[in-house]
Amino acid sequence: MDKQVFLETRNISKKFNDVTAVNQVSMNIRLGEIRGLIGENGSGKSTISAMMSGLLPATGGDMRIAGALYRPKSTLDAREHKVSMIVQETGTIPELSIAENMFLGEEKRFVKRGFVDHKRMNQEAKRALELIDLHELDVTRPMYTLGFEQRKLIEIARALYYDPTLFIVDETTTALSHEGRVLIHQIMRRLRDQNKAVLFISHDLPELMEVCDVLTVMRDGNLITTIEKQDFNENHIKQSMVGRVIEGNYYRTDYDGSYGEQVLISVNNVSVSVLRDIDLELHKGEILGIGGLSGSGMHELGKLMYGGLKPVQGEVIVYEDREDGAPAIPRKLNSIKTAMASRIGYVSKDRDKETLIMEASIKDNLVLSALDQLSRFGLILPGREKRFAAEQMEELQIKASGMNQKVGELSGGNKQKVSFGKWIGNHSKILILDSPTRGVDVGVKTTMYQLLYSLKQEGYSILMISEELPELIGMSDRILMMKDGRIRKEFARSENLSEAMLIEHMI
Ligand SMILES: Nc1ncnc2c1ncn2[C@@H]1O[C@H](COP(=O)(O)OP(=O)(O)OP(=O)(O)O)[C@@H](O)[C@H]1O
Repeated sequence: MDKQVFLETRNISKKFNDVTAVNQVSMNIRLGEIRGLIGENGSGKSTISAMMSGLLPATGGDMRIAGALYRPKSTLDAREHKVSMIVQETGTIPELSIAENMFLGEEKRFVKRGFVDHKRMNQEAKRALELIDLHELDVTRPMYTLGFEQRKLIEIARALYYDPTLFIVDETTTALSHEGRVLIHQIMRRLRDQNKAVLFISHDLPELMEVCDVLTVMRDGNLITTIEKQDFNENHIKQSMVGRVIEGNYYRTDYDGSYGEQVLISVNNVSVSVLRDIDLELHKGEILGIGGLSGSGMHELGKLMYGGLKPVQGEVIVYEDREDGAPAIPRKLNSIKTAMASRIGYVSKDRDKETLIMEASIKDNLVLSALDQLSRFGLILPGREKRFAAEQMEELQIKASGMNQKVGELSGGNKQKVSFGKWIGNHSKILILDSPTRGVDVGVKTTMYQLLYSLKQEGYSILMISEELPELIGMSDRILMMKDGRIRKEFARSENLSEAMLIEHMI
């Protein structure tokens, strides 16, 4: 039996000045179906879902729900038409409580004699969280006290609370840990089984192929093809995405796993936040992979090694590598200032809040960490600045209207490239990279991996924190698996290393 169409787009388009982000796309989103949307960074996936969910108005074409014209003026309006979306990065206000965030713009539902009835609001928020099995969380806690993953879960609960008929998930799973992903897959399947519709945007092709019933591929704002589950074929889908044949393996191919003897950072018996008795050494020319579940302390370890957490017990020492061969100078690493002075670069998992300045241009974001290289006697040389930004944009294939475009206007994957390029280009000798390839499409991932490998060969030291086990296995000289704030197991680079072997020490 043919499935019923819920939302239909007819030649829908979106232009931002001269950029056509979405070009005359017609698609039917059907009930009882999980629809996947895939395409390279900047291909228009977020823009089309933003039009469906009332975040952006279309500049051409139209949309219909159950046959009637649908032109949502806001996300609230979309919600009233039973369309809800979870966006790539968290859209919450840090100072407000969980409950207040959950009902932002909807406070009138709780007004009693002219005042917001917070007690009732809190009860409803609690009920919403219980829908996704979050029973323990205190809904009066301010949002800033929550970690990235928890904030994401709150958004999921908020979207589901309104009982959407179309639930749109934009690149959320890359922000989630393994458990978070399992949870959201369950939610999507449950909705499909209740004859609702799901639109799922992701760069993880195996994940899309597993979860979705049908997959639509976009390229440069155009709809290229729509494929039903029985016809899924990984190579064919990749080719439709990029418009050319792409090679399978993008990790390094050697199993050497050797690195320099010189230690550049030494973490000695450190406890702080969730971290317990951490001992590790990062060597010159080493890619050290860190794996675990999101609550394992892996992200805190990244912060610690960038001076963002002050040890309560133990110490972190950074050894300044001297080009002239003289003995390295040890320094206690207990502030971001020391980290920067010691030429340590850090890509945070929380890119939009901790790494980038949304209102500033691509150029300014890229050059920020490289200012001393680009200046002379304290003066910034504009020519050098431009050349530097242009080089970074080309190397990482940053898709934008130019280097003066605001970072806030870029697609998610292109933002990630800027946050990566910012440190890679400034010759930081030590790179602390937390989930560096998050939300980046296959083509650019290959470039990033090649870049990391050549940096290693040039003697750079890289700490790569990742929730993607194939990436850890594919790129690291050594892997440390973390669980409950402690390092549980060390693996050397080997051809025989499997995901199952790592998982055993993370769960
Ligand atoms: N507010 C804006 N102003 C100008 N250009 C924009 C704006 N928002 C998006 N764009 C441009 O529209 C194009 C499509 O972006 P979109 O975010 O839809 O891509 P995407 O497929 O979701 O990419 P990603 O996989 O990186 O998330 C990009 O070239 C982007 O730079």
